[in-house]
Order: sequence, then C-alpha cells, then structure tokens
Amino acid sequence: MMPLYAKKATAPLAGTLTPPGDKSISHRALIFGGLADGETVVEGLLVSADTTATRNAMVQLGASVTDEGDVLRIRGLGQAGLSAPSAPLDMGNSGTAMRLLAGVLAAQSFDSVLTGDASLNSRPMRRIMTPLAQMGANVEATEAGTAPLHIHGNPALKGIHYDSPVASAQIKSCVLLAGLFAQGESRVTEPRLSRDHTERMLPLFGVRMGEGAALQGPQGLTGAKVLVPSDPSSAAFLVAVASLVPGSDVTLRNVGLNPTRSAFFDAVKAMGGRIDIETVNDGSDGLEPVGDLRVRYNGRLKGIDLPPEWVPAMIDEIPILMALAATAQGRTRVTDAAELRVKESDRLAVMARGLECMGIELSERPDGVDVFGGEPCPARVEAENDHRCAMSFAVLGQLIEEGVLIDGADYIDTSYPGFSADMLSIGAQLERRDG
Ligand SMILES: O=C(O)C1=C[C@@H](OP(=O)(O)O)[C@@H](O)[C@H](O)C1
Ligand SMILES: C=C(OP(=O)(O)O)C(=O)O
Repeated sequence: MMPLYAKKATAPLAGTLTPPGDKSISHRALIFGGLADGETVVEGLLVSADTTATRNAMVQLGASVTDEGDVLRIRGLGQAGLSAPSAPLDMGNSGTAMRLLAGVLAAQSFDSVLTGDASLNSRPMRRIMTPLAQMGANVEATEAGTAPLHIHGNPALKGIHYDSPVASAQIKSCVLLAGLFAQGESRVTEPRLSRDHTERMLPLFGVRMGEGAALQGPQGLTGAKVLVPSDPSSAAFLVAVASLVPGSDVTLRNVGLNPTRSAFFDAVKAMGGRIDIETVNDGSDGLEPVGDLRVRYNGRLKGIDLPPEWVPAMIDEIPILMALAATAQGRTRVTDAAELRVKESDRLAVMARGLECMGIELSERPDGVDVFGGEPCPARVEAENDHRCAMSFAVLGQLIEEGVLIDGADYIDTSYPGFSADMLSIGAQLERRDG
C-alpha cells in the first residue's frame, strides 16, 4: 500500500463520533462465546484483522459464528466440544489472540499449532509457556521462545498460583482460560494490575471467580449477551488530535472507561488537556464502565513525568503519549515501560526514531524515554507495520504544514479499520499518497 500522508489541519476539528468496539473485549467475547454452552450474542464487536483472526480460529475449532447486522451470534461448543483443527491456526498480528488461545488449546485432547505474521512470530511466548508448563501443559516453541507454537493438548492440567513477573492481561488470561479446564484453583498475581476484562467477563458467562484473578476448575461457560464499548485505545488518537489542533471540540460516544484502561485520559488532563466525561455506566453493576468524552483544545500541553503506576493502564497509549509529548512544553518522562519493546514493534524505538526525524530531541533508555517538546517538522517516518505508531504519527501530522509521510502504515486495520474515515469526518487531513 502507499504511504500515509498526514498534514496540517486547516480548521479546528469538530464532530461527534463513536469509536470502534474494544479489541480486548471483542477477542474475549469470541473465545468465551465459542467455549460456552448455548448461544452468545455480541453487540458492538470490533471487526478488524486481529479480531477476525480470533473469529476464524474459533470457527476452525468448530464454533459457528454468524453476523446479523451489527449483532454477532456465536453458537458455542461447551466445555468438551472443541474439535481438532485441520490446519495451523493463523493469529496474524495479534498477541492477544495467540496467548489467550494457547491457554485454551493447552487443555484440549488434541494437538494444534498457533502461528502468526513476522511480527507476532518474533514476540516472546515463554511468558505463557512457563505457567502453562507448571500446569502440566506441553507447548513447544522455536529455540528463541517464539511462535509457531506446537501445542500437545493435555486434558489433565492442574491449577496453579502463578506470580507473574510482568503485569500482563495476556499472561493472566492465558492461565485463567487453561484454569477453566484444570483441576483445582488457578490464581494469578502480578506486579501491577493489568486490564481486568477477563475477570469481569467470565462471570457474565456463569463462571464463579475467586478474589482477584482466580477461579476453581473445571468450570464450564454458558452463553451470554456481551455489549462491547468503544475502545479507549482507539479513542485515544481522537482525544489526542482534538487536544492538539487549536479550537477543536470533539465528542466521543460510548467509550470504555475501565480504570485498568483509562490512564491515558488522566495523562492528557495532567498535561493540561480538557476532557469532560459524562458517565453512561459507572461499572457498579460489575460490567464495563462507559462514558461520553467531550474533548476541547485547551492551549499547548505541558510535559509531565508519567507516574510508573499508570503505565499498565495505558500500555498501548504510550506511542500516542510520545506524540503529544513531542509538541508539549518541556520534558515528558516515561519510565517502567520496557514492555513497549515487545509489542507489534519495539514501540519506544520506532516512536523515538520517527520523532527524531521530525527534529524532536529525546533520549531513550531501556525502560523508557525522555521527550523534549518542540515544533515537529516535515519528515518521512517509518511505522514498521505497527498500527499504533502509524496512527500516532498521523495525529502529529495534523500540526505540520508540509506534513509527514508515514511508511509501514498498512496495519492500522488490525485495530482501527475506520481510522482514516473517522479522522477525515472531524476535519483532519489524511490521505494515501505516492512516496
Ligand atoms: O489482554 C489484552 O487484550 C491485551 C493486553 C495487553 O498486552 P499485555 O498483556 O502483553 O500487556 C495489550 O498490550 C494488548 O493490546 C491487549
Ligand atoms: C499490543 C497490542 O495488541 P496485541 O498484543 O494483541 O498484538 C495492541 O493492540 O497495541
């Protein structure tokens, strides 16, 4: 595909829109629905390359999934109902799809293979192989600990208490999913709380959870109705662009505000941005908290020291935070964010190189970065097929008269297929253009 070209917005951005469905919740709805007895109905599912990989995998394992307008219906297979896939399961670009399904497949009575694209097949998988092995699973990876994963199913897993060295919802969910099939309790603790969608959603499917991330196995799921809110990680780009372009006033509807996901909005406010939130659901019913966000330009942002305890709750928003930091007054410091180096790309490095091309001063450390805000200048940058880096550069381009040309921007569809359309609808300047 041609590079993406983003250039200075000619007028304040304005409008109201509903960002796409939450990717994390959509993956879980597809997997849990496929495992459940009976029918699951999903409203607001994200349809993107990543979630399509999960959907296809569930179908290869025997589930039936049908679309009815905006509603998705999954006829689940029940606890013992999955069948052996006749080919490797291709998870594309999606770490979540691979790591969550590995937990399910480790406990089956058949063997399976999980693979992905070049990015996914270079991401670390020992982080799930270690706890799965402790449960009695047999998963083989390459010598580097990467996919393809050859999973020799073992229906006689045993529950464990896993004290994860990393705050990771993918590790936590992998263990809990395997735990649904295992004998005894499975419990995961982590250095900081990662997104808790699995813990919130399993009870919807009739699973009895223990305190925190814990459950007693074996337990089956029953079909449920899932309402998927808009993805705060996708909304983040719109919040950012409205906070950067003078005079902007943009409203985002139905955005997920789970506290384990919403720290980016706090960071924007700490930088001086203006976000007014109208609560739609405060989450006291145990479901996902949701609200409408009105974002208004509020002057030039200022740099902050990002509190390290906020990082897990905005783990996918660090690239767009770095883009904001590039134009803010003063220094922004990010620490305790080494996880960024093992996402779809080394996000700290890809963002740092791109911002440097735009003339921004910064210094990188193994676990973070200092960005010294300035005036980004026209440049050609490389997003290395990382959707979030590509969208972050496109947001920053809205401040640059002669624009920024973004190579490696073809993977935006993994999380936000409507990104360009949504940006254009509020007045941003974006197009595909010949290099
Ligand atoms: O569980 C999930 O849905 C996700 C967890 C996070 O990954 P880690 O668990 O590796 O932190 C996040 O980066 C990813 O986009 C989605
Ligand atoms: C890290 C991400 O996703 P995943 O780990 O599922 O590939 C992301 O969407 O930013």
